[in-house]
Amino acid sequence: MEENPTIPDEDNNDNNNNNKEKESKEEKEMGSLSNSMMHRSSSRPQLDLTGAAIQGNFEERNPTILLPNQSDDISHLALDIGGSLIKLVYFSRHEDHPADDKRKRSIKKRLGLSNGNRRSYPILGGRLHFVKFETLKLNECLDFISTKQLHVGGIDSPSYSSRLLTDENTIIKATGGGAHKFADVFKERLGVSIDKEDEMDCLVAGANFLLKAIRHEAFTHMEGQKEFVQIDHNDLFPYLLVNIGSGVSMMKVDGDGKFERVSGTNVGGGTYWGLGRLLTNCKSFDELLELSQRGDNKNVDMLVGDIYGGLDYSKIGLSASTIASSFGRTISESKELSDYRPEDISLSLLRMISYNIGQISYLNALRYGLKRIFFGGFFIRGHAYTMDSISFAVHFWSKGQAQAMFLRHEGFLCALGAFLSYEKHGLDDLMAHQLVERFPMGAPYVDGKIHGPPLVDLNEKISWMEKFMQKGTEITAPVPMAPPPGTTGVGGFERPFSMGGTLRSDSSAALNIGVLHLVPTLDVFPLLADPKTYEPNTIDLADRSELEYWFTVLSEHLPDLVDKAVASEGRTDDAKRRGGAFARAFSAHLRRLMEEPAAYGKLGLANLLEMREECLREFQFVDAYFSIKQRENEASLAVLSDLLMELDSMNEDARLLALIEGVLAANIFDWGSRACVDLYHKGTIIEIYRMSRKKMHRPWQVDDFDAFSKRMLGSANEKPQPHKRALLFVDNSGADIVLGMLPLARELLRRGTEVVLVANSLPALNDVTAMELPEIVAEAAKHCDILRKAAEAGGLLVDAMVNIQDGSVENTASVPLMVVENGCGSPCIDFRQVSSELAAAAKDADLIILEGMGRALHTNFNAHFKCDALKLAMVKNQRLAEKLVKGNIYDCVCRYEPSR
Ligand SMILES: CC(C)(COP(=O)(O)O)[C@@H](O)C(=O)NCCC(=O)O
Ligand SMILES: [Mn+2]
Repeated sequence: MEENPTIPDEDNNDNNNNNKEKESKEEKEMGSLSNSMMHRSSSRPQLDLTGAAIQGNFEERNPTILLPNQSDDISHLALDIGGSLIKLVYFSRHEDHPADDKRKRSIKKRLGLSNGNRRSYPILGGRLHFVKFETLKLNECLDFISTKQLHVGGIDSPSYSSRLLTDENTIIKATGGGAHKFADVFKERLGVSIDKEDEMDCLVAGANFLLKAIRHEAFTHMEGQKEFVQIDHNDLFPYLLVNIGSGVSMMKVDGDGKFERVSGTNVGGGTYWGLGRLLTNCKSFDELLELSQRGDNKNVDMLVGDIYGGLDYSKIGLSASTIASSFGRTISESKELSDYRPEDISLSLLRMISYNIGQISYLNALRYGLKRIFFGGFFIRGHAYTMDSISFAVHFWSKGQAQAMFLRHEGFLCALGAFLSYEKHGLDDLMAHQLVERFPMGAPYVDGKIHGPPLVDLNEKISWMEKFMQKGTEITAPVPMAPPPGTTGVGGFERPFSMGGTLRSDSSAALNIGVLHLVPTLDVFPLLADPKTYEPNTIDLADRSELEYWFTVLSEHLPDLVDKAVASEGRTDDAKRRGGAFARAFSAHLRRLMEEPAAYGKLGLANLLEMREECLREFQFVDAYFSIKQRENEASLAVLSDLLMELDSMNEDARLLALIEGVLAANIFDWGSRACVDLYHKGTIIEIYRMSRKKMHRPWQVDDFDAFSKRMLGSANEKPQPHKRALLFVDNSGADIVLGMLPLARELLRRGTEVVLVANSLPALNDVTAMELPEIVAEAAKHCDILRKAAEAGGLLVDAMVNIQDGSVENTASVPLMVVENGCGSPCIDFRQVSSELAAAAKDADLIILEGMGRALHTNFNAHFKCDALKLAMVKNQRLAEKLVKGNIYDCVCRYEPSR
């Protein structure tokens, strides 16, 4: 029998070798960073970067940067030491620097993005980790901090090596009762002093930060259903924050650092646990909570029906099953404590306390005219029934006018607040679009819980996973619950739905807390018509049948994907082992999400597809489709000149149609679609391409071609102005880019429109990346003068890049063809979070073309833009075709929407 595997922290930042190929000579540029760092403009306190210099070898990847003038009180760790749990928030600065390749430098110059821009400086990026330990196991927590050297800035800290020895004055911020109690232990074991922060200040600061910075932080929980609420951060204040610890505090929050404790009650979590312990002999809070799940409170409570002979008291709106008096039934029965079931007692207590808190909270919200009530504190701990009970009370007393809301990071509010109290992080400036939450294996997968030492390398992580997954199925499986006997009817305080079969054990009901990646270079796409109402996902995975369908699709694709990934690395034993670990990890995520679709926040298909890519990267698969992409590029480039000749022989109407047909036909090369992969066994790339073109009959299933053609070509007596700049969101490698999108780009260039090819920052399936595109364009340019001149003008050809590097941006008459990265590593695109270079390129654009199923159908099919938008895709999945366009697999979409 395997030993019980420990649950480690995830922090294998070193594993992120996405930029393996990065040219080391470019690191030399780092030498000039000290200048740009000093000139960064910023209103907020920052790291003191003056005099920063690279330590040691310039050729090395991610060299250590010394910050000689940085005072030592920058810490990367804050704690909330409570009675039962220690919550720890820590920051790791290590960032996967996107490679600063030639294309990037050239585009930065062209779009006016300089290194002096504070957002382009990598040191500001990093990750926030949330982990917790049992307070009883303080030593594990201290070992963790010590192994990771978090108290001296972290192993990955730029200045770590210069400060290996703990400074006498090192201070870490902490809150909670244990901050006082254990201060000496911290001094003794780690040599650090604890700076105690006020708990309420921290609580409010943590809540404010999360509600402003995390898009789906808040959710409602009614009748077992979790629903995320998007809070407009400009319309957050005032709100009521109810913290249910041992006692209950109610704070009216008016702004950052502005709050007042307006009420509270001494009947709180301590009351539940204290009375519960005395009445049931439970040994822990969680045990007591667990008991309540099997209870029936009507054996203990006096119901309205008990008083009115089983009838409702309808005149005042109370049904027979409404609790008239908690524990009231016990007065009329001459029974002893031992005659009552502990389960029933626990449930009665839980309902009594939750309802009472919900009621007082609502009355206070009413008293101060507050629209929103957020609940937090250790009493809640993601427990579905507790949340339902509180929600019921708020709903009942407000007659449906008010809603209780809960927070995903509820357990970490104080620790986060303590972290934010360091003045020099400047994190409070970060906006929702600069934060990306990820769920790698390890602590983020198990709600931040850590037992045992952190993992030091990928090998350890794989071993842990091999053990954990055996155990993990037990941990993540839902706990089957028999419906409680004698459920009550409709009326006031009924039995919330989560009491029934959907309830899970406490550990699996807990919301997962991922690692927050702080990416200051992300922006909201400026051409979104309305960023506030924008929803990237087309299909709602809250629909159970959709979730099950896509779960099956992704699960069935997994063996093939593992095979491609392992093959991409020469089928070495190491690659095979990583492939196995990847498959286990991704299946574990899928299983978890099937059980609890909201476990990682609001879930859409785009998230699942991106998670798959992230999971590959987590196990160091840099580019699983690399050789397939190369092979298809070469085959397509070989026939490009024939295609261009054929196109050039047509008149402009026929040519535009042939070009759009070409894009749609070539979109068939999609290694993510099962049906397409089956097709590839039946012919060569060119044969399949020809077959696909032949089938391109109009009308397509969605066909706005005539409107697009009119905008492009006008009519006999009216010639329209060409678009100024078009952003082409390209999709797959091979025929898709070479025979589809490049010829379309060429047409736009020929008509005087600047073209920006927008491609992925990181690989995803067989999608072409921004790193790969310049070479493909250079090859294509050998067959075509228009492309060559435009690529030169856009700084894409090697010679032209050299010129740009020299500072002499060429003054050629041609309209430029450029390449920008989109900031994503997924087959889909979420326009709320794109690269700053794309956002800059979008400023002058008046046409966007979205290509492919991921970017134009799974996401953005219903998105509106401020400029003209053309969405082109072949639907390579039968179910999606039926659902979205009432058609069949291989049908095509050409959706044109003029600017709004
Ligand atoms: C992952 C994809 C969105 C990529 O499609 P693309 O954007 O390349 O057109 C697509 O392959 C997909 O939805 N695949 C799963 C469906 C299936 O296998 O039928
Ligand atoms: Mn694709």
